[in-house]
Amino acid sequence: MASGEGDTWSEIVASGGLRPPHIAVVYGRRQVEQSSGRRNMDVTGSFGGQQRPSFVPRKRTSWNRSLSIRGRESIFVAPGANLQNQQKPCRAQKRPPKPCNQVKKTPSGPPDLRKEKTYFEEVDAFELMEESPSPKASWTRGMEQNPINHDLPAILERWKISNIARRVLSEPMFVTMDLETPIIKSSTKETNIISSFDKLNIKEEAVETSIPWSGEALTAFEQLLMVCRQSEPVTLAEVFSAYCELESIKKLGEGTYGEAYRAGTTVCKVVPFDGDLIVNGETQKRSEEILEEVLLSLTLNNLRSNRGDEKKDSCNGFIETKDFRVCRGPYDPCLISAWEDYDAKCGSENDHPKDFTSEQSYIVFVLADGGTDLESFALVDYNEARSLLVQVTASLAVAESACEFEHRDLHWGNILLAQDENSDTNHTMSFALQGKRMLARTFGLNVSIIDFTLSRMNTGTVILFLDLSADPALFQGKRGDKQAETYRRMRDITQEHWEGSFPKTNVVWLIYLVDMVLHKTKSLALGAKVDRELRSLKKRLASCESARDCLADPFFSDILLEDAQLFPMQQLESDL
Ligand SMILES: Nc1ncnc2c1ncn2[C@@H]1O[C@H](COP(=O)(O)OP(=O)(O)OP(=O)(O)O)[C@@H](O)[C@H]1O
Repeated sequence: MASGEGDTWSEIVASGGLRPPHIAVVYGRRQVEQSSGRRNMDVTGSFGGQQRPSFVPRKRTSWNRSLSIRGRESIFVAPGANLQNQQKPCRAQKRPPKPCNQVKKTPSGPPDLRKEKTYFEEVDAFELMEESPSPKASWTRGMEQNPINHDLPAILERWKISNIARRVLSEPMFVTMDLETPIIKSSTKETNIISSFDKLNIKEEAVETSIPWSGEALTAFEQLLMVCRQSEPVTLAEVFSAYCELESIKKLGEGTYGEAYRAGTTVCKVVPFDGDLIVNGETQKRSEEILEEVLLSLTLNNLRSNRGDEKKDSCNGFIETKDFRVCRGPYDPCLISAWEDYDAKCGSENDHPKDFTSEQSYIVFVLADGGTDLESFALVDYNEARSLLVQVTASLAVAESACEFEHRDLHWGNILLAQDENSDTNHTMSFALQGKRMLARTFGLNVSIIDFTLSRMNTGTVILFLDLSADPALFQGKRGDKQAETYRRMRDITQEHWEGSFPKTNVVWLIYLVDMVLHKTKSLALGAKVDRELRSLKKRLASCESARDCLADPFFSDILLEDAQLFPMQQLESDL
């Protein structure tokens, strides 16, 4: 740990980062699957010449490959709950009273059935699609030019209805439906589910009849197909051939779960799921987990905007997910060849993909190409360092404001950088924060945040989060290691109530990022003044409560401008 860092942390604690537990929403906790036990923790990796821990499976040495926590959780959001200030449910909370098996009508008249209607229409449409699947030939090259518009509210509603229906169906004896009060599902297990029901707008008939209603609980796999507008899985070759000649595919990088390939101008991340084969020392993700990652990506996609958009909160700092496809079959020979080329050049830490059978399912995330990760990227001057810091801070601030987003794993492998090739542009990043349009100077550097595996967000319908306490090794990294210390700081801030909203977790990753910038610019010999500026920024950030607070720091004042100040853009160009 750098000298003075302990003091900084004391300041964070003193500034109120540690908040007492308190109940704000009703919630459902799903029991987290215990770690498979297959992971053999190696705590002897090295970092910047120092020893640093790694919590990754046996053969892993990179922090980029860190986590294998299983069992993403979710909380259904109660209508009217104030989630902005939501904190922790009290663990010692008493189990709710046993519900009576009755359904009441709301006194305020019949429920609004519009969402329900949309839901059933979509299911009908899906069934129709199954009966007459679209011809495969209709899916052709050129997809990259036309990112798909997904109907996020409908997808979330469908997911919520199916999820609740599945839970209800699994233990119907313990369920009460009451349109005035939350559904209370109580069982002898620790998986008490308490969810609000009035947002579901159950059909009038259902109000009068007893539950469970049957047949409407779509599986996560079926929902994935629906999100992808597919009636059945396709082959990997069919997906890739929409973006490039198969022979031109190049592998770009790898994670514990995914292999990233360049396909034309896009990056396709292939993640096997639902299979029994152990991959890279891990059990494969289940379709439920994949679906929730898809929901996270879509919610962040929704923040994207073009100039002229009227969104209250918008930014383009999170990697764009252009599409998702569900695939099935053995790994394609062209992908195997790209995988082997990468292995020969870079040495893969992953298992050779030859063992996947014809029954193996995959999800392909079709992503924009974000460039090179910060770990491997050489910052050339102080302006690039400032550009990196302002873009990450602004993106986190916007997502915090829009959906209580916390990244929770923003190490330097999860920040991608690309040089803006277009010399005609103004080299600015436009964003809107709580209705205020702003521009940040980028100095030609485009930053994209990736990997939302550990992220927490409130979509308005559901809170998505991972219970990081399920992986104690995450917090057992070497003392003084910046990344390991940051996980522990998050644990102190959240007091292990990972479902709660703690925007301060974004602050500690920003402090980590300043440390990384200090580390990376050391060799540039930028001078004592720059070093002092960065160190005092770090100190000031310690007293911030959110990324939004951080963005108000004077460090950013001369690279941040209110949009109105800058029009016409020619003015900005002359300033630059
Ligand atoms: N959009 C992208 N543009 C460029 N490179 C990318 C992109 N997405 C992923 N990569 C590359 O692929 C690697 C693996 O991606 P990612 O970290 O998302 O995989 P993962 O399996 O989810 O990782 P983890 O092991 O952290 O779970 C990244 O480190 C990066 O090098």
